[in-house]
Amino acid sequence: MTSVLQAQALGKRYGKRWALRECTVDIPAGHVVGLVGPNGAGKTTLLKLAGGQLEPTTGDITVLGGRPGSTPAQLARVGFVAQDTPLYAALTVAEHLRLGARLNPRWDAALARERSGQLGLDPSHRAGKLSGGERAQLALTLGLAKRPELLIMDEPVASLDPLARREFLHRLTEATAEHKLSVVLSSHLVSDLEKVCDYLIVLVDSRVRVAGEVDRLLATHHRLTGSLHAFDRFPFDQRVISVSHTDQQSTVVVRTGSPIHDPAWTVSRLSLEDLVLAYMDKSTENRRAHLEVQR
Ligand SMILES: Nc1ncnc2c1ncn2[C@@H]1O[C@H](COP(=O)(O)OP(=O)(O)OP(=O)(O)O)[C@@H](O)[C@H]1O
Repeated sequence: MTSVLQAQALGKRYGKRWALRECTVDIPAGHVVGLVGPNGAGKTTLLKLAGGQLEPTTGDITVLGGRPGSTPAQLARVGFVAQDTPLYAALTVAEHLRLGARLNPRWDAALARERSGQLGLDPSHRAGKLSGGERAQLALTLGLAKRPELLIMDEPVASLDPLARREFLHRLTEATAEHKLSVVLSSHLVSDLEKVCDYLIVLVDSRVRVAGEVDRLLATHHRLTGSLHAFDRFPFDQRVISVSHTDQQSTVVVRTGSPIHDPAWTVSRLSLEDLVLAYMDKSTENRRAHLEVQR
């Protein structure tokens, strides 16, 4: 299976502070990848390293088998839609499409015209006068018409209302199926990612906490609910991701490939949002350590 993005012990440091650390991932081609994590986790840094806008401090990264941004041919294979959909406010929709055609050797003018027509974007409208949703759609159109093999988008739906988000994600799903391209997009809106992504990367504190196909991740993570008493006899062979307690009961999220048959615990499935939150829950670190000590 070919990889769209391979990182090996990848790191980026600004002064003394690591924005991304020891990042090792291997993303197979043909996926829509959701990159999630709290503010400042390193998502934009990873995407910029993949887009060739940043150089790594440590480690290696290859995108579609080449060094990001190293040659014009490599640049042409990767589309990058940066945060806040940067467009030229003074340029019209038509001028953006003409600029795209001039800058991109694989430019698909028919696709650009057709998509902007379907979206009802007036060619004479200046980008600065478009709504947030229209700007995001224009940026997506420019990204798709470049005909990349990989499209990278940094929080493309952040400024959109729920309806515009749904429309944007719908169009993105259509386009990825039609053009068979791989996509990596970051977002804080996990419920949105759940609709379009089939691969997930969770970054926390500049490190990858988990990465993999969504179906597989959901099949191997479980929520166990039991009494506080049951928690004292927790099955220690489980890989614990998060722990929380109320006065009455304990809830533990575990990762395991084996079935759990312990009458002391009720086992339930997780949503993608539950899974992401379990990995982001820093308060669990101490409790996990507590379990390790008891082991
Ligand atoms: N140019 C820079 N100079 C110094 N520090 C930086 C720079 N860019 C990013 N950082 C720091 O690196 C860390 C990771 O930033 P990054 O923008 O990658 O996070 P993020 O996960 O995309 O955050 P958000 O969800 O808020 O957009 C943060 O602590 C940030 O302050």
